[in-house]
Amino acid sequence: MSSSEVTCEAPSLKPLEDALAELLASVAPLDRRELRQIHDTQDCILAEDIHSNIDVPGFDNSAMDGYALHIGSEHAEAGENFRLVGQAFAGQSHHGAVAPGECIRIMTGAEVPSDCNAVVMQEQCSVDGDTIHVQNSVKLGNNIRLRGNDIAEGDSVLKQGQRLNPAKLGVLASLGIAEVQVFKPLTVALFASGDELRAPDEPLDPGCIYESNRFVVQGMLQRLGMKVMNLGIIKDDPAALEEAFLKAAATADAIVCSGGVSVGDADHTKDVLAKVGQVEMWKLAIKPGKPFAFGRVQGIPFFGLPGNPSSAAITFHQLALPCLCKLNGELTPHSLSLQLAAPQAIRKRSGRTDFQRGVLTYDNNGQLQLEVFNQQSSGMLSTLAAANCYIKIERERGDVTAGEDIEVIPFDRWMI
Ligand SMILES: Nc1nc2c(c(=O)[nH]1)N[C@H]1C(S)=C(S)[C@@H](COP(=O)(O)OP(=O)(O)OC[C@H]3O[C@@H](n4cnc5c(N)ncnc54)[C@H](O)[C@@H]3O)O[C@H]1N2
Ligand code: MOO
Repeated sequence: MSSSEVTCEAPSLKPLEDALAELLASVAPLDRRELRQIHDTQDCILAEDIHSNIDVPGFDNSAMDGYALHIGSEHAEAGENFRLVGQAFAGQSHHGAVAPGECIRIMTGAEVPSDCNAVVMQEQCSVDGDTIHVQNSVKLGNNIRLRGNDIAEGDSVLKQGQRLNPAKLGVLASLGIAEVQVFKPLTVALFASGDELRAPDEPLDPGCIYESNRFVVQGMLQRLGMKVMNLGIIKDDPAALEEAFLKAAATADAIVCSGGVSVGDADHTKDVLAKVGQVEMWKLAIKPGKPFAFGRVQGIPFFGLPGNPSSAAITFHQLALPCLCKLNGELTPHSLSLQLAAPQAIRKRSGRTDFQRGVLTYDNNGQLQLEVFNQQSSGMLSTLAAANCYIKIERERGDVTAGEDIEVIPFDRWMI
């Protein structure tokens, strides 16, 4: 094997955009659906398009507590009087005619009688027995919420692939839809490899560290609503890794492993992947996370995250997560991105797209203020935990001077 094949040097690194496009193209939604009661679908991915079978609101109704008027002309004049002939409450409509110059007492949400053409709020009226005196002029249509003005029958309301959130659940309920088709959540097998790794409740032997990558990745998977099959810590032993890979592939829809994807003598992940499956991608122009690997084990997508804690978290977030969402049937959401002036000089070597960590806040004058951490080591997790945004710096760019434009990407809710 030539030296260029065994190192992670820049010329052989795949640009991040190409890698992500290839990864997304190589996974197809699993398309496993289930019918669920909407109260049990928070954060589920909708597996059908939703059209409305009804108008919302279903009838013209009052936006105010007050009086529904039958104005006999273009508008009611300030000081005009109307004779009170009935009342309407939400759920209890008024039946009977309302002639020009007449009105009914009406509450917010009550049906506006077809004879009435405006509602005036009670604060703008004075009452004298059954005579209602309007203090200001009243326009036709005033304070009437028209049938179907929120959602009309036949409207396309929600799309397959959207993630259900509280407002979307409310919309479904407002349409009288009690159950919907959603995609069954993915099961993702997760493990960390490394002889030095210890669980947080284990004694720390000399030269060992507490394992953290599974907790970071599991946290994001849980927030995504996916099921995690946690296979624990696997030794740097090809046979143990092979067993874990095959066990994962037999049950899970995708496999995520951290560690052992670089070129060290104990880095077996990629060789084992090649033995029991295929390596389809390795070494990307991303910092941190260069030795990221992707492949398949018995057809199941395999994401090999670099072991360094920030590398594992960021490659999972930037590369594995979009693919898992696609497998899960979710439409790719757009992430927010801001162009800001660099607040300080930022060190950057050309050749990889950097995802530096920082904090975006407001200063005392309400202006956005960015802090880019000085420490950007991929071995550090504390700075990622303190951050709320990435500073994404393009592959070809070198050092950034203060004041130059940079891209700032606030963390989405999977990362923060
Ligand atoms: N000669 C070279 N060495 C390295 C290169 C290279 O190109 N040539 N690349 C470096 C880069 S960049 C990265 S990133 C790392 C990735 O290496 P591995 O994926 O093989 O990861 P490990 O060697 O297993 O571990 C790296 C580091 O992270 C710690 N670690 C591992 N797993 C966990 C975990 N689950 N929780 C917490 N910490 C973990 C591990 O102890 C090591 O310190 O390779 C560089 N080397
Ligand atoms: O690609 Mo590594 O994550 O820089 O240490």
